[in-house]
Amino acid sequence: MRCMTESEMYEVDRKSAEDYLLPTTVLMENAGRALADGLKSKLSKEMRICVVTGPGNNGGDGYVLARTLLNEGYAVEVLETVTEAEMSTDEQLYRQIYLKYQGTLTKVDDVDVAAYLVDKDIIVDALFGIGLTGRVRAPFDQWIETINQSGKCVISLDVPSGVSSVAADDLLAIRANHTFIIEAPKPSLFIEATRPFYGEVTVVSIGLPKKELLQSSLTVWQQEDVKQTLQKREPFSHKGNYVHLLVIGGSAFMPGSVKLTSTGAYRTGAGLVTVMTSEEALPMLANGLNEVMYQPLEPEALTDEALAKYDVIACGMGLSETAAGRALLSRVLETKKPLVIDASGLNLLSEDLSRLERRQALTVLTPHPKEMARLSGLSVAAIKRQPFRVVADFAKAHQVYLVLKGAMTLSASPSGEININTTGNSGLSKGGSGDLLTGMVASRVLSDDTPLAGISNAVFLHGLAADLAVSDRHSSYDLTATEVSDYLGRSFQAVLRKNIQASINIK
Ligand SMILES: NC(=O)C1=CN([C@@H]2O[C@H](COP(=O)(O)OP(=O)(O)OC[C@H]3O[C@@H](n4cnc5c(N)ncnc54)[C@H](OP(=O)(O)O)[C@@H]3O)[C@@H](O)[C@H]2O)[C@H](O)CC1
Ligand SMILES: [K+]
Repeated sequence: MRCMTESEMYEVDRKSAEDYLLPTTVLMENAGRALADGLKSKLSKEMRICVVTGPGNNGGDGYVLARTLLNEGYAVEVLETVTEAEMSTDEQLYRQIYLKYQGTLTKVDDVDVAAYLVDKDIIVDALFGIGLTGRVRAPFDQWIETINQSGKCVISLDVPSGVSSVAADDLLAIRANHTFIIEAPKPSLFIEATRPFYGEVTVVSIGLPKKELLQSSLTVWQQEDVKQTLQKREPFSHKGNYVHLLVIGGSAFMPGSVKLTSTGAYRTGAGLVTVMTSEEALPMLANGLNEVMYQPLEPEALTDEALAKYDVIACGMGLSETAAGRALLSRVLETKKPLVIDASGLNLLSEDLSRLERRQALTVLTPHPKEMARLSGLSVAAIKRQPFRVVADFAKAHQVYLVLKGAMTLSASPSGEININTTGNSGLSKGGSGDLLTGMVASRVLSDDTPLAGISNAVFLHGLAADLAVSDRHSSYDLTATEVSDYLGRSFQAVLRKNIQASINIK
């Protein structure tokens, strides 16, 4: 499923009107009806429904929805917040049609809005859609506050009014119980500050040309995408047909990190895993990791000749941030091997990013927001406010694949394409989760249809394993990364055998 920015959506609208000759009024009729159809699952004929309309086409959708429900015998009325002259042209038309169907209209200026809402069961928010810019201005702000304070069930059309393309610091928006989204979710659905305003979500189609929707560079990565892009394992294959991963990291006080990375790699399909780690860490690792081979941690051993047998390197987990660690990362960056960098490796890399420009092979960076802050020089707050832009800009500027980890992990390609992940839960907010993921990413990045697909598959399966663990015998409190790795088998089974996600799975 695609995710679309507001400007991309307007571009599809323009094309469907100009190139496909679809009148904008037809789209609004389709939108209002599709939204009404979606909403009906929440309604009964006994409920009193109030549609609050604003000045733009979102309000127009509201009039179509109100008329559709009225015509089917629902108790619906409209509360309008602007005069007819202040409405968009299409909205004016659908207001008139609503009146022809003998719909009831109330103007905000004629009532005490809080008192008017008291006997309503459902409030439909058709105040603003994707056309809102900046913070909601007066006098609309007071009605948003009144609706939020009403305690009623609030359903938003397309987006919760007030959630604009750029998340403002002092955001004022409708807190919806449920949002019916038109055609494709907008980035604000996946941003920490704006996600809570949406409530539950349902995506409805209004007949926009699919070909145009597919032009978006943002994709919500789902089960069908994993199924389609995951490399098949052939019956006559041998370990040499799958990646040989070299894991570099671990230290006396952090031996478990590379253990998790190696397990993640094997459990995600790698053919061979070799760990290069400090001698102090070795005894702790060898005990319990039967499938792994070992090498001492020495930069001089990283010659192109010695590395020829490896397909990909994962570096940085549990690596000590000392002169030795620094020298090691520098050497690894100079190699011509595909490389995944995580944890301490990212901190050491932040000291001099120009080394990325000199790389001659694929590079994947897997930062959490704090590591991203070090890499980009931006604050964590700035990254969280606009993660899509930050991720795309950085990936393009440094020509890397970038995985910004979080509740909605974003994976970006060097061309700025972004895949959004919706699996996973707060049980992953623990030490070790990232180490496990790095091994999984390294195992898939060269194996699936494209590097971005491989990375996104790893992120999806990692989150799904945590979801399955929590729905089985764990909770997000007790879950550990080792247990997540134990559920990777179930995660693959679920993806390969069942349809686990009919629509987007958003916490
Ligand atoms: N393809 C589709 O997705 C379709 C979606 N539809 C629906 O249309 C809306 C988008 O409609 P649009 O008219 O472009 O925008 P809005 O309804 O969100 O509102 C625009 C009005 O809001 C005013 N505005 C803007 N910012 C503010 C603010 N901060 N405070 C107060 N008022 C604001 C703006 O006035 P300006 O003077 O600023 O221009 C406009 O009056 C989409 O979300 C869907 O619901 C179509 O129905 C079908 C196709
Ligand atoms: K809305």
